[in-house]
Amino acid sequence: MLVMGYMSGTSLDGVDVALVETDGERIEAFGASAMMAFSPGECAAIERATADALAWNGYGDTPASFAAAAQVIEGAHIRAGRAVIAQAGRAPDLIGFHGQTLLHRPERQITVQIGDPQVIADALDVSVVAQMRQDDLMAGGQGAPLVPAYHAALAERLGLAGPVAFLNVGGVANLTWISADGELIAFDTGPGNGLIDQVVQARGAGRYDDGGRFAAAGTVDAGVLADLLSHPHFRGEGPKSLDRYDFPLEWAAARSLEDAAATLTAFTAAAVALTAQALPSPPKVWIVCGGGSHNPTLMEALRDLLGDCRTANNVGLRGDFIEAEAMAFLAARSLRGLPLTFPGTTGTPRPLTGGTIWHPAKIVEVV
Ligand SMILES: Nc1ncnc2c1ncn2[C@@H]1O[C@H](COP(=O)(O)OP(=O)(O)OP(=O)(O)O)[C@@H](O)[C@H]1O
Ligand SMILES: CC(=O)N[C@H]1[C@@H]2OC[C@@H](O2)[C@@H](O)[C@@H]1O[C@H](C)C(=O)O
Repeated sequence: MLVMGYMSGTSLDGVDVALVETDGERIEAFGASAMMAFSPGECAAIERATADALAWNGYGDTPASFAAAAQVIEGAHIRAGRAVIAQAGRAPDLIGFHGQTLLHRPERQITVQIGDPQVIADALDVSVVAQMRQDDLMAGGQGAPLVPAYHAALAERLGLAGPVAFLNVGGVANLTWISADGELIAFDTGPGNGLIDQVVQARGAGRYDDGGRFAAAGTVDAGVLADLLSHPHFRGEGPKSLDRYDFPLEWAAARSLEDAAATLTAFTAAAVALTAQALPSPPKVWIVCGGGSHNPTLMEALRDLLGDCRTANNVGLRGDFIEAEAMAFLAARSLRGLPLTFPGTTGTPRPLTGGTIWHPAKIVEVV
């Protein structure tokens, strides 16, 4: 069936939407895709809700700003969906909707994604599968990452012999390791672009380090890097899922933008290498996707530490749409009751299906 998947990530750049022809086990074909950027006003509404969510932290009444941000999210998704439906010339059979994460506190079984699936189902007249992290969280999993099941399907489609790793560098970075016989291990490695974006934005130097130019012109501060790598995330029982705000940035104020960007870029790569040591065997090849794959300085740092790293685009995938495609694939799996998460991916005690379905309201005409 034709499934439309949506993702709006932590970097708040906009909504990604992609069509996939899939039965939830195999990827039969890729369909149209689009990216709907948030306007500055929309972005500000989501940023306000994100800041309020951090202060709220899941205790007490939800902040008033959530409702306005949810409307922004719904509107942007509906616009993006209509654009792709127009491109494809037909509506999808199903939608997988992630929503905008405002807070993720798996240790307290709290994960908050805003955007009402019913509003999207009604506007596009298609059933929507959403809230795909909840069942995993309630069963004791981390509720993230969700994408590994899709990475495994991509590896199969590409005919890659394992072990192979997918590294998604979004706001946070997460990896999926796939063994030769299909075993899955996944975790958030540490920061992706989120910290770099924060520093660049704080200096009024744009939204991100375009082409990795600032980092390329800076010097890595080895002391700061060592401090960052001593964070509890890198110790103890192995990596967990992360929030982009989990690492300190106060030190950056006393550094040049270039040096701060160089240090944070090195941190992103070093965090991958460090956490990858916990894998049963090193991947033969790394497929790098997400916005970070457009940063050559980061790609070079990754190659230095990991070896064979290829961008998803270089192996014929749509690197910027993998998460959106994954939401489509997972929605199809949810519909069939197939597992979305596994002990090796989120720490759930057993393979677990998840997601809730919202059907479009039918308007009954009274004659
Ligand atoms: N040309 C580029 N040069 C450098 N960095 C880039 C470039 N294009 C995108 N990025 C980085 O990628 C980020 C967006 O990545 P992506 O869309 O994968 O994140 P996301 O999906 O919002 O995050 P997450 O996966 O954590 O939810 C930008 O904020 C920026 O840091
Ligand atoms: C709670 C949440 O929204 N987590 C995101 C975030 O962005 C990257 C990383 O942190 C990943 O764990 C996850 O998203 C992808 C889609 C996932 O669950 O696989």
